[in-house]
Amino acid sequence: MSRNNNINNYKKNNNSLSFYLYNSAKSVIYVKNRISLKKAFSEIFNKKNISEKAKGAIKDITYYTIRHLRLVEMLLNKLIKKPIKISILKGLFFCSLALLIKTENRNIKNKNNNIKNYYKIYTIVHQSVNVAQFNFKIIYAKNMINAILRKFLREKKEIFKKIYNISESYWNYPIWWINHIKITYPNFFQWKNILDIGHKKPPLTLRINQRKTTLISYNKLLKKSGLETTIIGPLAIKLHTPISIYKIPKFLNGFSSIQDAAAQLAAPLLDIRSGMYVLDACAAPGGKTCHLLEIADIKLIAVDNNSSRLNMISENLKRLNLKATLIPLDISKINLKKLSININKKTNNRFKFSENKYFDRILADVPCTGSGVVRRNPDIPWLRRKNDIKKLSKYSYKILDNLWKMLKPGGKLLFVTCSLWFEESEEQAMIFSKNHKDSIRLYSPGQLLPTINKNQDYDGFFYSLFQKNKK
Ligand SMILES: C[S@@+](CC[C@H](N)C(=O)[O-])C[C@H]1O[C@@H](n2cnc3c(N)ncnc32)[C@H](O)[C@@H]1O
Repeated sequence: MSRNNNINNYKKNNNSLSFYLYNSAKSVIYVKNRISLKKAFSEIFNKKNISEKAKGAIKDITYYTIRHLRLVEMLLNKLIKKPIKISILKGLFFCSLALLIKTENRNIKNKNNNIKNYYKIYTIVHQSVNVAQFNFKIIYAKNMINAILRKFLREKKEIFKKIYNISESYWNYPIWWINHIKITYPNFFQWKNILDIGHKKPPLTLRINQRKTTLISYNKLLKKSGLETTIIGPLAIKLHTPISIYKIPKFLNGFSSIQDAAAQLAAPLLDIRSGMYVLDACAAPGGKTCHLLEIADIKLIAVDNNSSRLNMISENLKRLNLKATLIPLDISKINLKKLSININKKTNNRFKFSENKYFDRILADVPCTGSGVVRRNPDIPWLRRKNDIKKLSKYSYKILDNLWKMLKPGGKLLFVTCSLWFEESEEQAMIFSKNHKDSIRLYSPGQLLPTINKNQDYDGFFYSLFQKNKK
């Protein structure tokens, strides 16, 4: 067969390991260039006609590699003499080494296991070489790939010994991230647990829709459908094995939504009652918006500065048969004196934020570094820089400050982040209290650390609830 035919077959056969490796390598390089995996996958999967099976495999390899990124980087450095300049080749080495480690670990743990989703060692090496075979840019490196991966297999014990006690390769986070976790949570068990959980696969947690079902009856329905579940919150059910939403009973009929158990605390904390005006200020994709609407018949305005993300709220509202007014708006920049919003198209009922001090309740789920949700987004530590913490804190403070002006006297504002950093969360809450003499800080859970045990499984979140003094 000619080389051209080979290339065409390779491009068509998007279910080969070399195809998965090539696209995983590309995704990992996105992250190395500080572009999120979400963006990477959307660009890579949009361009080509890639099967669902291939998408799943590419995601699996990519996530596994990102969770071992510093380790594979250090391994590669020990294996090569000169630095590799071509990024796709570097990405390929990262992914191939990660897959080899995955298979080796699995073999050590359970020698006789029928290995599912794991590749044989020689397949990984062979398919890695194949990636170069069919890519002009790195075809020259065919033999080198073979040699280096085999060198790794021969010398892995000695190489591991050299790098395993280095904090970065042991924990697989950037060094500033590890140090900042240790400084923020000096208790050994706390910082170790946070770093450990960041590399665990997240659970699929459902929030049941209390307008349509109850926790007990929906849990029974799930079990009857053969799903293993655990109840982990007042409305939260964890599925032991994540499945597609299309396979979750009555999901498309709005009986449940996907939402982490700690994120499910937000809506109840706001203590809403029917008839209230509620502003969900940084609302997309609408997890908390929908939860609020499931609790009471409120008039809800959901705002986000990202219009395409606002569309995600519309989809969720539609599935759950709920209604809200959606408005694209940058809360950090609004001029309250000029701002008026049409809240009822039929009656043309408008209100001006500054005049009416309108809202009974405000949810401020502000943008943050996302350090509490790393297990769901393992790229986060590699995308962020340390000074992002300060920048984002300043930005979200501006949002909080503007929102406070829109709250009725006696009204409540809930400040939420999915961060573990003190600077973004408790420190902002303290500054806010100090600068707003008309605020009272009410009880709320404060900082929740990511937790996994038998009956609890949730991400890291921060909650702080404020009430405005009645004049
Ligand atoms: C943590 S996410 C919100 C998650 C959402 N509350 C939920 O539960 O599904 C933060 C959101 O704030 C939005 N955002 C960022 N800056 C904003 C701004 N200046 N004004 C309004 N929304 C903003 C982002 O687009 C993002 O959708």
